[in-house]
This record gives sequence, structure tokens and C-alpha cells, in this order.
Amino acid sequence: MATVTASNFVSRASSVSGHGALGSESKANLAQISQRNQTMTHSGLRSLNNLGMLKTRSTRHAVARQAMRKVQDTQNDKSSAKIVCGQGMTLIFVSAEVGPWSKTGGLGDVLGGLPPAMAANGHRVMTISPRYDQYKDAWDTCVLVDIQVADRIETVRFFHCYKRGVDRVFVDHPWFLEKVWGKTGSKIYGPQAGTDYKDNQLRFSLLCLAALEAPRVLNLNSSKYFSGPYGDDVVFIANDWHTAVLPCYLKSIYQPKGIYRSAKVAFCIHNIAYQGRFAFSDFSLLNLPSQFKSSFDFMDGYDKPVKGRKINWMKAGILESDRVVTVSPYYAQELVSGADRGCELDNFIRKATITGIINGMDDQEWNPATDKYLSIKYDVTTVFDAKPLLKEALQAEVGLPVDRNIPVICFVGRLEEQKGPDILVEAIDQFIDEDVQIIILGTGKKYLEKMIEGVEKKYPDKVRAIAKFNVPLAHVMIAGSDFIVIPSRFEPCGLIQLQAMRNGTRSERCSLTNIEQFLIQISLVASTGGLVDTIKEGFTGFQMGAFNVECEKVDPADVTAVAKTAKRALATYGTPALKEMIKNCMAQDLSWKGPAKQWEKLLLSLGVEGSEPGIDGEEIAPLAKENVPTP
Ligand SMILES: Nc1ncnc2c1ncn2[C@@H]1O[C@H](COP(=O)(O)OP(=O)(O)O[C@H]2O[C@H](CO)[C@@H](O)[C@H](O)[C@H]2O)[C@@H](O)[C@H]1O
Ligand SMILES: OC[C@H]1O[C@H](O[C@H]2[C@H](O)[C@@H](O)[C@@H](O[C@H]3[C@H](O)[C@@H](O)[C@@H](O)O[C@@H]3CO)O[C@@H]2CO)[C@H](O)[C@@H](O)[C@@H]1O
Repeated sequence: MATVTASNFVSRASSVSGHGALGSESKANLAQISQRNQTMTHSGLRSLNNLGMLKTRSTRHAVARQAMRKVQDTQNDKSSAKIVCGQGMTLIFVSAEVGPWSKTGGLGDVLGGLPPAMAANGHRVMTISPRYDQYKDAWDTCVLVDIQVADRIETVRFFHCYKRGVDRVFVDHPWFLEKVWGKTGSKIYGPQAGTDYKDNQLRFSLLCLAALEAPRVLNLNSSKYFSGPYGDDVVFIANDWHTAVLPCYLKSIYQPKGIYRSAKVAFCIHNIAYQGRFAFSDFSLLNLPSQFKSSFDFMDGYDKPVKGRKINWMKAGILESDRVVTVSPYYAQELVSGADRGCELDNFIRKATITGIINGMDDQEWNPATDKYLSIKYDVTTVFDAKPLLKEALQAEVGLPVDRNIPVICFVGRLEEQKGPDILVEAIDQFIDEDVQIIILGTGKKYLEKMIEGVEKKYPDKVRAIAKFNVPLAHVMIAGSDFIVIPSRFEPCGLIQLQAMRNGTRSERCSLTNIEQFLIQISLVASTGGLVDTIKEGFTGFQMGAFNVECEKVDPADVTAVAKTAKRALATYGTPALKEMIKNCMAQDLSWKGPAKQWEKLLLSLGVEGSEPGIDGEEIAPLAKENVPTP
């Protein structure tokens, strides 16, 4: 046990990279962060390092090239010799959602899957997200930091666990825990879908500021490959608008003090539709120097949340980060194609340039051989028996007539206009006469929940609508159905189609003979974003064409496209053509492995000091397979 006193951290920035000198007014407003005197009790955190100790990282890199060489960790714990195997980069992912601890949708999934894939390549990886619940696998580090947000000082506490080679760090504060009290669900952002918490700017500023502290104050010794604080030479990967102010704080608070000098920020857009637009007067809440105002400044024609001039967090994230990334190459093109698909940020994205990297899929979570949500698990040897049973189990579970010969079409997704549940509901009228069952799982806007429930009432023998966030049911649906329909008006990447293609495929590498009964899901997708990149018409699924992005109304042409494609897909049920498509799906690698390599290349190009390519070595890779999260 050690008692450590850390010096107060008071910003006295006099210049900001790319923004010139700060005015005295701005200086006064700068966040003042002080790290509390702490008595460390957690066994894994025997001492709290001060800045001097962060020098250990370059030493680590020097020896890291000689994998598995024993080195003396001179500053941390003089008595113990540590094995250093890692090389590569030091990565800090920051996000409002991290699955499976917190998830309202795909953002949580990506933060669950990409970081372990980067760790598997030998990088040191941390994720930082809010502690929305009492996660049973995350321990109190007993490290507290005082953070100034607006005009108040808030104390955050860090919780931590180490899973699949990743340090999962959770920021504990009543603004998160008191409001949400659950792993998933709409309460992360507001009391209900479509309504935001009034203090979201404060909540997510706090997250960003805490994320900037964690690499410096947490002395993590989770694995034999890396130890001590993460230090200064890090790449932050900020995700969506909630983390868009992070590069601004990096530049205004830390870098002028010589901290994080070579650190860089990559900003990843998962969904341009949510930008964090607030009243212009709220800029003062952010405690940023006035030089940043122009990066936030935004005009639109909407009245929400106020009429006229606004601040726009995502705009600032795009302009202030070192790289802008999004989740598929096709979406990257759409974002710069014009104001409608770029949601009025197209000009700024064009200026910043953007790279699209397709998402992968967590092939541990979606592995039918180990899937904890499936009553019948299967692999290549048992798939032919298991899949029809899973379909029957699904039909029984949702209360539809149990018949393995009826094709089942599923929809799983957030009930937002983006996902087009309203288009699907209208289209169902046009193909319900086919031999088909339809199951819809989704939660979100109340009027859309009512709409899907309405279609079940209309066709009780053929349609089921479940207005819930139900992860086990999503797994059972994707395992037990034949087709997945994704009628999105826009879709940055889309994970459902990957999950669908994965089920019972790829890693099993079955012989591809006798697959008549192999009921993989084939996707019917709108031609947008990652759905274009991942589903090839007639080869791995069915394209429905691009839909009208206007969310206020349903375009009859889109309804017809869904109905026609559904009929086209149903006509292939049990035919060699469908079998061929199934084979093609099975031949793909949809895991995070390929995308992680692309991410590595992009992040290396930022040139953070000490950054090196990772390794594919056996020493590190198994880390990604251990410790499946059990929050
Ligand atoms: N009611 C429910 N019950 C249980 N599980 C449910 C559910 N509704 C959705 N899910 C799950 O949530 C995830 C949703 O994935 P999507 O790709 O549709 O992401 P989403 O649009 O939320 O995220 C955004 O970010 C992701 C990640 O970058 C992009 O793929 C996507 O295009 C973009 O819109 C899937 O894992 C799905 O199974
Ligand atoms: O993982 C699922 C998505 O999660 C995030 O989206 C959330 C968004 O960032 C929040 O701001 C909020 O969006 C609401 C919006 O703020 C509000 O003004 C109104 O338009 O309703 C919106 C929906 O409730 O909640 C979103 C989740 O529902 C993430 O940013 C996305 O990329 C993910 O797709």
C-alpha cells in the first residue's frame, strides 16, 4: 500500500496548437483538474505514478521488439521482473457506449469488438466509457480525479477490468449511474428515445476530461506484456459526438503544458445523424478558449433545441481531430456527396478528408458454437440438425405457428426513421400473402413501436412485433430465421447483416456439401453505406436500391422496393440460387481481423512518438480470446 500525493493540475495554457494565444478570459475558464490525494488499496494498483514515471514507456518500446524478453521494470516495482512482449501503439478508445457493459446499438458493439482486435495485434489498448451500472466484473481502482465542468468541480472515480487484452475503464459519477441504472437501453442519452437529458453536454464533457486523465493517473498492470500508466504517447480514438470535444481539451489544457505533446486524435463517425447541436450560448459551458468557437459555430434551419445559431459538437470533432474516420467506405462517399446525406456537415468533412473502414463483427459473441443465448449450439458437424430446431424454437418463443418449412424474415434494429421500420410496415401489406412469417424486434420512438405492434394485430398468424431491447432474442432470431430485412434510409455500416452472415458460417469452414438444410440468413438491404460494401446483389444477398433520406414521410417507391425484393428473396427459398448465395456468404471473413489491420495502418500514419506496427504473434493473440466479458 502506498500513499501518493499528486501535484495539482492547473491549466495555464498560453497557446493552443493551430489556435494562437489564449486570451486571459479563456485562461480563467480553462478546466482546472486536480488529482486528489489518494490512498491506494487495490492490489493491482500499488502506486500512483507521477509524470516522471511515464518515461518508462519509451524504454518499454525499445525492448518490445525482442518479444518475450525479460526486462527490469525499474520505476514501477523494483523487485519484479516483467515480461515485455508488446510493441505497437498505445490506444485509448473513448465512447458513450461500450458493449456488452453498455449498448443501445452498434456503437456499443464496435467498442466491444474493435479494441480486443487491436490488442490481439500487440497494441496496448484501453477503452473509457461511463459506469452506468454496478458492473460486477469492474473493480474500484480507488483513483479519484477532480474535474472542472462548467463552473463546478466534479469528482470522478475510475473502475477497471481487464478483458480480452483490453483495459476496460469506467468513469464513475452520479451523472451516469443515477440516470441509467442498466446495461443497455435508451436511458443512456435521455429518459426515453427521442428525448435528451438536459445536462448531456456536461455529462459528455466530463467523460472527455476524465478520458484525458485516465492514461496518466491509472497505473495498470493488467498483463505481463504492459505495465504502468499508459503515458503521453497515445492515440485517442474518439467516437461520435459525445467525445468530439476531446481534441479541443487536449489542445487547450494539456498540450500547452507539454503533456500529450505527440498524442493524436482520430475521430470516428458512426452516425452523422446525431451531431450534438445545442444553443450557441452553451459554448461557455465547455470552458474552451474562444479560438475554438468557430469550430463549433453552426447555423441550421431547425428550431431544435433552439432556433437559429448553434454549437455543433460533431463539427468541432471533425475540424479539431487529426483524422476523421467512418465505418464504411461507401458511407465515407455518401457523407461528402451533399448536404442531405452529409447532414449539413459535408463541406467540413470534405475539408478534413475522411477514411471509411468497414466494421467487423465480434465473432466470439456471434459464434453459434458458444453462443450463450442459443438453446442449441452448433458447429459444422451439427449445423444441419440444429438450424431447423432453432427456427422452430424461435417460432414457439414468439408464438407463431411452428413449421420449419415456412420462410421467416426478421428485422432487428433501433426504431428510428433511419432504420425504415415504417417502410417495412407498409411493405408487409404487399407481400403478406406469400408463405412467410415476419418477426420484428426493436425499440425506440413510441410511434414506431405502436406501428410495429399494429402490424402484428393486423396479421396475428404471420407477424410478431416485439418492442423491447432484448439481446437474447436478437441472437435467437438471427440464428433461427432465414432472411434479415434492413430497409434503412441510411446505414453507416450496419452490423445485423454481418451477424446474419456469420451465423453458422465462416470459422466453421464446413465442406459446403449437402447444405440444402443449412439455414443461413440472407440479407435484403437498402443500398446505402456499409450495406453496399458488405452485400453484393445476387451474390451474398439482395439489394433494394437507395431509399429516400427524407425521414418525415414514407416514399411509396421504397415500399414497393421492399415488397418486390421480399418476393424475389422468398422465390429463392430452397433453390440452388439461394444455396449459392449461402456458399458465398460462408466464404467471407467478417471478423474484426481485417478492419483492425486497416485501423492500425491509419493510426500509425498519425506518427505518434514510439508508434510501431503491431505483431500477429502467438504471444499476444491469445489475449483476445480470453476473459469473455460477463458484466
Ligand atoms: N431491440 C434490440 N434488441 C437487441 N439487440 C438489438 C436491438 N436493436 C438493435 N440491436 C443490436 O444493436 C446492434 C445494432 O447494430 P447497427 O449496425 O444497426 O447499429 P446502429 O444503427 O445502432 O449504430 C450505428 O453505428 C454502427 C457501428 O458503427 C453502424 O454499424 C450503424 O450503421 C450505425 O447506424 C446490433 O448488434 C443489434 O443486434
Ligand atoms: O449505438 C446506437 C447509437 O447510439 C448513439 O446514438 C444516440 C445519439 O448519439 C444520442 O444523441 C441520442 O439521439 C437522440 C437525439 O439526441 C435526439 O435529439 C433525438 O433526435 O432522438 C435521438 C434518438 O433518441 O440517442 C442515440 C441512440 O438512440 C450513437 O451516436 C449512434 O452512432 C449509434 O447508432
